Amino acid sequence: MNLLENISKNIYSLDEKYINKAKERLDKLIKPVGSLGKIEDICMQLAGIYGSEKFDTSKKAIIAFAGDHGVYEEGVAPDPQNITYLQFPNFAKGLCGVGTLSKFVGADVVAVDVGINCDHKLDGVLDYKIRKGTSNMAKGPAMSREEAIKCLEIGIEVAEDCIEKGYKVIGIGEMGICNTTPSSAIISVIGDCDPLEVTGIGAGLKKERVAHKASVIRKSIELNNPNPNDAIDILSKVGGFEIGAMAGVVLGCSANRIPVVLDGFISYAAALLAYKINPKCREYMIASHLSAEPGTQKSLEIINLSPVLNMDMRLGEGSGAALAFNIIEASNYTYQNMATYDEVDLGK
Ligand SMILES: Cc1cc2ncn([C@H]3O[C@H](COP(=O)(O)O)[C@@H](O)[C@H]3O)c2cc1C
Ligand SMILES: O=C(O)c1cccnc1
Repeated sequence: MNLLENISKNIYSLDEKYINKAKERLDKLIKPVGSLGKIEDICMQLAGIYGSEKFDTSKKAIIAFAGDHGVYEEGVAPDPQNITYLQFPNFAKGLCGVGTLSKFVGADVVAVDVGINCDHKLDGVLDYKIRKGTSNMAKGPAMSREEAIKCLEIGIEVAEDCIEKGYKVIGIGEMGICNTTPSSAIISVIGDCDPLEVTGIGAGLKKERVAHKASVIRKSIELNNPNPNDAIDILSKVGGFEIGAMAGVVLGCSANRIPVVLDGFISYAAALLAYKINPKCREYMIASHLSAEPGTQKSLEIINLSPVLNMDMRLGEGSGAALAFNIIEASNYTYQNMATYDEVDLGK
């Protein structure tokens, strides 16, 4: 059995006993029952994930993957492809969106190259390069089935390395010029809808080019005919290396009972792939924010997730996940430190 099969068959439901214990404590805190809303949901979820009444959420990391995309040559992205390799070193240096937000919330950024189109080693970036970008999915499969399994397994491996180092909360992020195109393709296949419904401007494509982007996705799906019930087939035909690796992190965290914080649109595509491989991994997911990209609602509805924040963000990188780390820690702190009715006299 390979690593992927082994991990995916070792994902179990959350511990009901500790979910109930957390609910009991939350209901005893000096507030109307349920009035802390999603703070309460997060605490119950964490209790069920860790199988414990007390947990430490202070050691956290964003694992971000970068890769390039052959479909870039179809004119579906507004920026030069070399921004992928120029920007990625800024992740760990704390200079870009996810870098600064992670610094601010006290999270580490683990930056991993799974397929950037460059020959040189990037500063502060782990080298797991599969190859220098996927093939153009508008002309054939983006990658082989073996490569799809490989990027999922890289995600699992990096997640398990982080978990071994003591990280208790992990978020996923990415960099890859043009990667909203394969993301929309994955969402369109799994959501069984026309690409136009789930295709947007990405990093700032001119509105009048969105129909062209959707038509490239439609053509790629028709040509490659991915099996909507086989996540590895979808990933190999219309996916991307960084998207597969992010899905691997979702599976790796779930099998190791660690919460995994989704970021924006590209992370939804990764989460959908992981969900297709084993639907139980949804119980380990926390959706950080509602991306402004169309296709967001559709993706989150399929997995049945309700995001913590709505900030009109559409950056990616892991920026929204980093921001939500603060909410997760605030939830845990409140749950552990708020007084109960037994401790404070409210005349009740
Ligand atoms: C400077 C810059 C920094 C970014 N950081 C994240 N993205 C985001 O935009 C890209 C996806 O959008 P599209 O599919 O339209 O290319 C990804 O790299 C994503 O992480 C960026 C994009 C740019 C230009
Ligand atoms: O929602 C996102 O994460 C996103 C949207 C557009 C481009 N890059 C990322």
